[in-house]
Amino acid sequence: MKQTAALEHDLTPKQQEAVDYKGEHMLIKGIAGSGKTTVLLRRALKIVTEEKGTTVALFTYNATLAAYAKYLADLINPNRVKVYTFHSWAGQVLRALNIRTNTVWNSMQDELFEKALSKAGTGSEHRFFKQERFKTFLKEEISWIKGKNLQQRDAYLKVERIGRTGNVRVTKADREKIFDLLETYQKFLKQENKLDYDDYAPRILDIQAELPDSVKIDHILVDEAQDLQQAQLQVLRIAARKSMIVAADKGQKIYNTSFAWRDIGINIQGGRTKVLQNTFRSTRQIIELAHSLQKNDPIVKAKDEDYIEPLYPDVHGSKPQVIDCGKVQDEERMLVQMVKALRDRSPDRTIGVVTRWWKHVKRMQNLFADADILSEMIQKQEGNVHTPGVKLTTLHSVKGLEFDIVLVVKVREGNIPAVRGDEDEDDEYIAVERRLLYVAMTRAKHELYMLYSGAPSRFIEEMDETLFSKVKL
Ligand SMILES: Nc1ncnc2c1ncn2[C@@H]1O[C@H](COP(=O)(O)OP(=O)(O)OP(=O)(O)O)[C@@H](O)[C@H]1O
Repeated sequence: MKQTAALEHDLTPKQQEAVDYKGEHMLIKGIAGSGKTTVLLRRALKIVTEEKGTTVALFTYNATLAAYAKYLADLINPNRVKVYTFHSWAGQVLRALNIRTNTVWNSMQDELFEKALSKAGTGSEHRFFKQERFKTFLKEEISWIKGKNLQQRDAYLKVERIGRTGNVRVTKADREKIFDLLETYQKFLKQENKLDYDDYAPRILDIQAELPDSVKIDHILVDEAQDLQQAQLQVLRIAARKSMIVAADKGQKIYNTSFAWRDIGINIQGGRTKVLQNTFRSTRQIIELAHSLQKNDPIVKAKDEDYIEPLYPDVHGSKPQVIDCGKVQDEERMLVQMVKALRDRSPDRTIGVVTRWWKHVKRMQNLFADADILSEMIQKQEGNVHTPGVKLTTLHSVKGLEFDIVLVVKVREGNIPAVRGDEDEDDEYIAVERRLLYVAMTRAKHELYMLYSGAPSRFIEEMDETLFSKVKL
């Protein structure tokens, strides 16, 4: 019965209002654990119950969250509520339109990018082509341009680069060079008969007037919309026949996207925006600590209109712990001991172990296996978040999920924030790294532990130290 809890508990009046809303567009803004996914699923349930023959789809931002939501959606009605990531659906659309979907893998994309950099930079003394440290910036800029569907040079030269206010100053002449690079990269992709993932939405927008009715969906629900690109949301808006409802939390934004709702063509003025401020997932102690970290986020400091202040929950639990393990080997030993003890104490609970990189996840899985601890990796369709036991995943993949107990490991400098390697550690980069930790912390329902060895993450230093217990091995 535990699994169906999300579909059965009473809703607050605010949540119920969002479920019952009758209009074409709605934005649900809410903090971590405020019930955004729950409201979307309940709305799906209501639609399939009340409207015979209509189609409903929930879009989540990655495959891991899609698997999590599909599990819940199948409890509603496996045939009526579809769950997609943008790319899983857009790939089907492109194939239905006979548009190639041979997509480059990371390594090939890097290779083509390097080739384009060298070709576009031939004979140029421009710093972008001469200095290694701009590579990550240039890749992100190209992804941003495609995400905004800026296909014409002129449009890019004129656009306000919202969300791209990093340390790299970009003049008009610099933009010309960036666009040269983009065009060269696109030419190389075409020669290989490939596209990259950022091309899916612009390709569909190219033929939007001819989008066949067969690929459209009556009601589209979008979760974690803050991390979708503008072009992707525009495509979904066009594909929605009757309604498009989006849920978003800017405080959890971990990707390089920027858009205004009006650019997407959805009207969220006045009563079309519902705000959820109560949080149901975690104890007060967890939310207070996570919020003390979040207070350092530039969007909080700037009083961004899309930021929602949490209301602390009444449910209390133990104080989160921050454990200084000394050396790396000691951290791993401590982790194994703790996970074993927690599992033996609470065999019916989900225990999420979250770390930065997949290589760490794999290493931990081996350590657990050596200690006879059964663990599951949560990645895309792999693993089940809803069943008790030890689950391993990364800071990026944990978004949208939840566990009874969470251990965030290797919370040290160099790891979170990760070293970027191109000296461009601007405020936005650090803000995203901070949000990754905030997201991981707010996955915990009852207990939260953070472990580190070596120098603690600067984010631990940012938290209010009265809100966690310090443990030193
Ligand atoms: N009204 C409610 N009463 C009790 N529990 C609730 C209520 N609303 C939501 N929950 C529970 O709170 C938890 C968080 O809900 P949900 O995942 O929908 O939040 P969310 O806003 O999507 O979170 P996030 O943005 O952090 O992923 C879930 O376990 C859900 O079942």
